[in-house]
Amino acid sequence: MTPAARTPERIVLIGPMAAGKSTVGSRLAQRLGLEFVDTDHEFEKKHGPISRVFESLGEPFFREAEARLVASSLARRDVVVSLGGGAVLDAGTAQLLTREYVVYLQTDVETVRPFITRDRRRPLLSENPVEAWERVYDRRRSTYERLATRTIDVASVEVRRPEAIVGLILDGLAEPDTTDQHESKETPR
Ligand SMILES: Nc1ncnc2c1ncn2[C@@H]1O[C@H](COP(=O)(O)OP(=O)(O)O)[C@@H](O)[C@H]1O
Ligand SMILES: O=C(O)C1=C[C@@H](OP(=O)(O)O)[C@@H](O)[C@H](O)C1
Ligand SMILES: [Mg+2]
Repeated sequence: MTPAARTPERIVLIGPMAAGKSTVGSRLAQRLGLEFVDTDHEFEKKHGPISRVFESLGEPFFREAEARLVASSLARRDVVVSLGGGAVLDAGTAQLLTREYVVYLQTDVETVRPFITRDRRRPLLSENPVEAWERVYDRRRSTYERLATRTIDVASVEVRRPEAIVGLILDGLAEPDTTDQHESKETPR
């Protein structure tokens, strides 16, 4: 399938841990016939499991590599890019995202609870995962809101299935950009 007429060059998914960025991004790319890049997967291909790298080299190493992977992903075209939840904290990444079509998957703790308890893959949730998730999300929420072109409430019962979320993203692409918070952003071609 060729990309839809109104598909932006890139669609970038942001949001807190376990919101569904990787799952939804992959399916969205399939539906649109675009490539899919998940910056965490790219990191793990090069460096191994994120949790192990946090232990051995520390979070700063991960963040620097992550920022470089985001920049190289955003240099590509016809791609859906799912970021890790903390990628938006990097100033350079945030700056790059002001020019992108950014979909924020907004959620709440009850929706993600089943996916974050006993989570061995996310080092920031290794202790008291539910409290840690809430604390981290509280700190980042305003950044997600500021960078979002579109916001999708994935906690709403009507849209919990990944396919339904993909459908809402596709609906958003078809709509005029009157709800955009960033007039300077690229409009879908
Ligand atoms: N809409 C959804 N409905 C059901 N399960 C979901 C949904 N979105 C994500 N999941 C599940 O939640 C977990 C985290 O999803 P993931 O895509 O890795 O989130 P993120 O990339 O935002 O951290 C996975 O086990 C995934 O299968
Ligand atoms: O929010 C964060 O700081 C992180 C989120 C993770 O990605 P997901 O949001 O895909 O879980 C991963 O990048 C790493 O564990 C750190
Ligand atoms: Mg992910």
